[in-house]
Amino acid sequence: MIVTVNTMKQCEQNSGLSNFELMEQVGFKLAIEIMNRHKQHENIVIVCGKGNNAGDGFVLARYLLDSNYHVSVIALYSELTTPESQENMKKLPKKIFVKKNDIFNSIENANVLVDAVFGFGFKFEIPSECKEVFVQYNQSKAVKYSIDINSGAEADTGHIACDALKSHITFALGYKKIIHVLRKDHHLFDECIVIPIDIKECDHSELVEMTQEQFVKEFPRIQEDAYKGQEGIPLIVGGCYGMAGATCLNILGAKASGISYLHVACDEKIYPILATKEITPVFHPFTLDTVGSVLKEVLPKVKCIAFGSGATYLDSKKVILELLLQQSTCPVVLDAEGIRCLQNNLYILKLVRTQVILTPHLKEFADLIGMSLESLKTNKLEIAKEFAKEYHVTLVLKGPHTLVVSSQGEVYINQTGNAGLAKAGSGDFLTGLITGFIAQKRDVFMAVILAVWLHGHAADLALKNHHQRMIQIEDLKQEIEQFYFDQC
Ligand SMILES: NC(=O)C1=CN([C@@H]2O[C@H](COP(=O)(O)OP(=O)(O)OC[C@H]3O[C@@H](n4cnc5c(N)ncnc54)[C@H](OP(=O)(O)O)[C@@H]3O)[C@@H](O)[C@H]2O)[C@@H](O)CC1
Ligand SMILES: Nc1ncnc2c1ncn2[C@@H]1O[C@H](COP(=O)(O)OP(=O)(O)O)[C@@H](O)[C@H]1O
Repeated sequence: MIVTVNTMKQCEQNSGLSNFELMEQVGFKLAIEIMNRHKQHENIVIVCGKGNNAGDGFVLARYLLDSNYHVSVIALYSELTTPESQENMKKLPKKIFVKKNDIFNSIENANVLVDAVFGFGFKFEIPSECKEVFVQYNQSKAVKYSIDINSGAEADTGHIACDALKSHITFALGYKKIIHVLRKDHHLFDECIVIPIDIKECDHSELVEMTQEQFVKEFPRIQEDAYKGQEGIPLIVGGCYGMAGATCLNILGAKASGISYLHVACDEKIYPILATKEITPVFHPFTLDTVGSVLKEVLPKVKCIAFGSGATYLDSKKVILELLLQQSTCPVVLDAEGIRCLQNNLYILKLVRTQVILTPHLKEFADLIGMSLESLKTNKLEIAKEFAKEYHVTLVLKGPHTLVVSSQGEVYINQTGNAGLAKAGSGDFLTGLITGFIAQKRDVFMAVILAVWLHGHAADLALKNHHQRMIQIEDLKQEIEQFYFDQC
C-alpha cells in the first residue's frame, strides 16, 4: 500500500501505541536491518535532525551501542522539536556525539552513514545550516541508509530539494509514501525496503495500485456466446498525410486490448495506406468537406473515441475536436494534436458533458497549462490533481512513472515500463490500448490504469528477449498476446 503523510499519521493514531512506543519499535527494527548487513567494527555514523526522524536515529544508535557496534551521532540541531526525540537523545551517552569541528572528519571516516535528518515533516529547501554537511554526505563512499524519507525530499509532493541526501537503501516505515514510488524520477535511492510496524492496517488510501493479480481480475472477459463488438466498439480518428503510422499504432494498441470490432476514421489521403496495412477495421475516409457527416454517422455506434495521434497536419483537426466534444456521448481520449488544439481553449473542457481523457507527456502538459517544464517537474503530482479536478478530466501524465489522475483526485502512479518505451510511437500504441479498454469497461479510471500498467508490463516482458534499445512498438503487441495466453 502507498499512503500520504496524513493517512500515515491516522494509521499511527489508530494503532493504540504512543509515538514513543512506535519510535522504540522503529529504532529496534532498523538496528536489526543494519546488524544483518554490517559487522561491529564498522564505523557507523548516524546524522540526526530535530524531529521524530532524528528520534528514530537516536533509538537506532542505542540498540547498536547495546550490541557493541561502533556508533557515533552527528546532531545537527541542539533544540529538538518533539518530546520523543528529546527523551531518546538524553538516553545516549554524551561521548558518542560528534563535536561540531569533527563533523567532516567523522563523515569522511564512516563506513556506514545513516540519514535521520528529516522524515515526512520536511518541506521546501535544505536549510543553510545543513547544506555543507549534506554535500559532504553525498560525496562519501560509505554505504548509506535513509530512515523513512531521504532528507530533502517531500514525502507527498515528490519535490526534491537540491542536495537532498542519497542512499543505497531507504527504509520506509510502515508503508511506502509517494516519494518512494517515484524513484525513476529522482534516483535518490537504489532500493526501498518497507519496515513493518504495528500500526492498524489502513483500509483506505487515495493512491490506487495495480498488480498482475489485480490486472487479471479486472481484465474484460469474453462470453461463450459473444458476438463481434458486443463488448464495446472503439473509434480511432487521426493521422494525416506523412503520419499514417501513428494511426497504425493506435490500431495496433486497440487490437492489443482484445476488442473484436474497430472503426477508424481518417483523411482519405491516408486511407489507402491504412487499408493496405490493416485489414480488420472498418474505415471511414473523409475530406474537409465530408468530415462532419462521416463522423456523425459513426459516433452512435461506438463506446469510446480516440483523437489526435499523428494529426499534426490534418486540416480538419479543429472541426473534428469540436464535433467530438460537442456530440459524443461516450468517453473521448485526446492525444498529441488533440491536446495541442486545446491550448488557449481549455475552458471548452468545462462545457463538455462527456468524459474526457487527456494523455499528454510532460512537455505537452506544460504547454497546455502554460507552465515551464522545470516548474511542472517540481510539483507535477499536485498540479496534475488540481488540473484533473478543475477541468473534470482523467489525466494520463506520461513519463517514466506515468500518473493517472481521476477528476475526483484519485491517483495511480505506474511502476511498470522501462526506457525502451522512450521511442516515437509508443504513446500512440498506448492511446489505442486505452481506447480499447475503455470501450470494454464501464469504469474509465480502471480501464486507463489497466492500459497504462499493461503497456509498461509488455515493455518489461520484452526485455527478456530484446535489448532495451531494440524494443520495437510492434513487439509490445506480441508480448501482450503471450501475457494473455499465459495469465488471463
Ligand atoms: N507518529 C509518528 O509520526 C511517527 C513518526 N516516525 C518518524 O518521524 C518522522 C516524522 O517526524 P516529524 O513529523 O517530527 O518530522 P521530521 O521530518 O523528523 O522533522 C520535521 C522538523 O524539521 C523541520 N523542517 C521541515 N522542513 C524544514 C526545512 N526545509 N528547513 C528546516 N527545518 C525544516 C520541521 O519544522 P516545522 O515544519 O515544524 O516548522 C520540523 O521541526 C517520520 O518520517 C518517521 O521517521 C516514527 O518515529 C514512527 C512514529
Ligand atoms: N524511461 C521510461 N520508462 C518507462 N516508460 C517510459 C519511459 N519513457 C517514456 N515512457 C513511456 O513511453 C510512452 C511515450 O509516449 P509519447 O511521449 O507520447 O510518445 P509518442 O508521442 O512518440 O508516441 C509513454 O507511455 C511513457 O510513459
